[in-house]
Amino acid sequence: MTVEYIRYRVPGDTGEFEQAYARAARFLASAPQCLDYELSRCTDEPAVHILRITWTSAADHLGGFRGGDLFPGFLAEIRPYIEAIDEMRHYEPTAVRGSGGAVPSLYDWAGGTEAFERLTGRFYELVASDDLIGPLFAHMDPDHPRYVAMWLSEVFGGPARYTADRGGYPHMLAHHVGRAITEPQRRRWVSLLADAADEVGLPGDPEFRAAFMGYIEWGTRLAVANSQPGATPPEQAPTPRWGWGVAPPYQG
Ligand code: HEM
Repeated sequence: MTVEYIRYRVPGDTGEFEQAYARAARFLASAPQCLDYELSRCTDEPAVHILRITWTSAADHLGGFRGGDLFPGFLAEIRPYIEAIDEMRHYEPTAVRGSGGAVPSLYDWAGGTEAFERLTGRFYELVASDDLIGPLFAHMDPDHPRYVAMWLSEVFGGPARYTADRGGYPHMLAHHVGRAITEPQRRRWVSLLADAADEVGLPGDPEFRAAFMGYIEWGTRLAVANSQPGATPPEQAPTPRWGWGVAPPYQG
């Protein structure tokens, strides 16, 4: 992945420039080499604009897009502004990135560790009396609900305690490998967790629940795949971090 920044100092009518880019953007939207793009106008100096385009790679940009069918149409729209370019370069993203405090984590939104412990406490009560998946957990550690709450807390943006104190992803994985979890068992697991979420009063707003259940759907499908005989899941991986996705928190 590479990020291209193009900085313009547009003489004259910047409205026309932005309209030209709105038309040119449809070529970026169709380009398989383009991950996303964004044109920003400088608030201090409105003639200055920065276009950011994330490409799958510099080679894909220079060879694939520039050498491909879409480039002539793109260039035709923005050709009048080539002279207005101050800088046009590729940048490599670094590890310094993240989201700021303006967006609460799913962990905070849910109510923190205490909320996840309430959830898993009730969940494993429901599991224990379930004929389909209860037997799988017949010999579980009494602290199992707390460990799964630690895992979920970390995944949803809370402290990384499962990784620090409990062995992280490899330890979680080892508990699933070889168990040959079936699809009906997975469905029951999901369904009982959703019941527990309602019973213990986890936030029920559409945005939270969509993100929460999105992870649960993803995680349980991986658990099934990784538990099959002969499966070869990665032995090392970071604990996943799950965010809000396309529906950010609704704050009124
Ligand atoms: C999002 C989905 C899932 C998550 C986040 C999850 C999480 C975990 C974690 C963190 C552990 C290890 C706890 C520890 O450190 O001791 C564990 C163990 C286990 N999981 Fe899952 N799991 C998921 C799905 C499933 C499913 C679908 C099943 C089966 C229907 C399942 C069955 C088990 C079993 C049987 C154990 C071992 C219990 C024992 O100690 O005896 N898991 N799970």
